[in-house]
Amino acid sequence: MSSNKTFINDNFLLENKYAEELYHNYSKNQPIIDYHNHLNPQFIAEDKIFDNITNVWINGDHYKWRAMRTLGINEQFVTGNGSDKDKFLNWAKTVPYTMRNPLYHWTHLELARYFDIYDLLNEKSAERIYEEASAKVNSAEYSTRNLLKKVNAELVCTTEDPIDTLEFHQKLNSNPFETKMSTAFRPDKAILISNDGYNAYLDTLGDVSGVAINTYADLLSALRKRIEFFNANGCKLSDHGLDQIYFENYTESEVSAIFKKKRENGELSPEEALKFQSAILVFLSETYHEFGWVQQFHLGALRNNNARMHRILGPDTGWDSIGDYPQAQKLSAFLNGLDSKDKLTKTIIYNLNPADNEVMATMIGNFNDGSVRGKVQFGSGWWFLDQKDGMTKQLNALSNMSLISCFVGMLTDSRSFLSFPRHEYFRRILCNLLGDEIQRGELPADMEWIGKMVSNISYNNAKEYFKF
Ligand SMILES: O=C(O)[C@@H](O)[C@H](O)[C@H](O)C(=O)CO
Repeated sequence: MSSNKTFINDNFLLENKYAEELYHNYSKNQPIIDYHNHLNPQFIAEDKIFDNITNVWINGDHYKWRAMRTLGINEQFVTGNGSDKDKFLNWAKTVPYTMRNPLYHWTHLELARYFDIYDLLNEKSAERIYEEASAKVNSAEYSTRNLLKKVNAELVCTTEDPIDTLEFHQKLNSNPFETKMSTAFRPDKAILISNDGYNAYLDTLGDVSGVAINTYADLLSALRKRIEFFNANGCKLSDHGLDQIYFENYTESEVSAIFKKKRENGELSPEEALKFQSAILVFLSETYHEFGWVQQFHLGALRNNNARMHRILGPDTGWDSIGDYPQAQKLSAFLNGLDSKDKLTKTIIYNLNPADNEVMATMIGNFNDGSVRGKVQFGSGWWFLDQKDGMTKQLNALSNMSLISCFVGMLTDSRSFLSFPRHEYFRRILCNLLGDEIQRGELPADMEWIGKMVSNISYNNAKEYFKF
């Protein structure tokens, strides 16, 4: 394939010599710590070799699916029974129409970095690129582990439910390779008591934990046992995807009665559910503190908006959007409650609504008490915000209202093993932001100091913060 680096070239997104120096000399070669993603640990443990480019690049990627649907591509060629090649050809047809969506940059960065393909992907180049990329993908050189080694991934942290057996994390630990794999404890299903299937989930949680879950105390005991199990398997992180933080007044007896009612298949009022969710969130956070874990909160998504498609395809298939929930007051009360008991562990808060950027950038300062450098973090642009504009706004809010120098940087949050150029994308945006201000005299041309800051945000801060 011709390597006409006209679009994705060495200085892509770098607009001046300072930006170029910061990226090439201080960021590019830093290893990747992808501390939050939804990668399949089985593929890593078993070093899966994918059949073709569609399997590894389109399947599971609801970012691509939304774009294809918007263009009018029939669901048959998105998640349906269309052939892998037809799905790819339809994705290739879509790509030119994704200009100014991050997919356009990511697509060409990924083709360049993994396959040395620098041609634009479109209907004309589709067939050729499908064949070339698929031939490479379906080879040992492109096995799952080699895909991670190719991008210098030092660690990937997947996301697992408390009932997960962690068999593949254990399997990998008995057969390790250059990239470490850890897990994040994601107890949303135990928190969201109003969700369909809650009691059935508790039955499974009880089976896995060996605790018959009849009372609220049983639930806490079961969750603690799973936290102990995850911790024993190297877990250092938890994660929560919530519309907002819950912090209602409650008593233990109220919560126990609410839980009993639910366990007896009673209908809970919204107020009862909120009391329960408030209580269990406090229990979980206090337990994370006891184990020295980092806790992450992904706040503000409005999920499963299309009921018809949710019934057909289930969650995380491209039918979510940004919510407009109030965040500041409950988040402040929640963090203050933990801090007041000296039980606030290292915390990363991600907002999905960019209107909350400054709320988060200032909130973290309320609880950065000097005990740990960057103890409470405002997380990188997430989901709909992990594009150039969203990342830049997050970096600006964090710079303007806190210390970008203490930021733990980017994560992919992805389900695809070809998404790691998102780290490069972030690093280029960061270096250009700083390089631009050096160029305009807003920052001194102290390349050693600013370069060190860039190296820290790209890698060192995460290395120190998570201690994987
Ligand atoms: O953690 C979440 O809930 C979201 O990141 C969710 O997994 C979403 O589907 C996603 O992958 C966004 O990048």
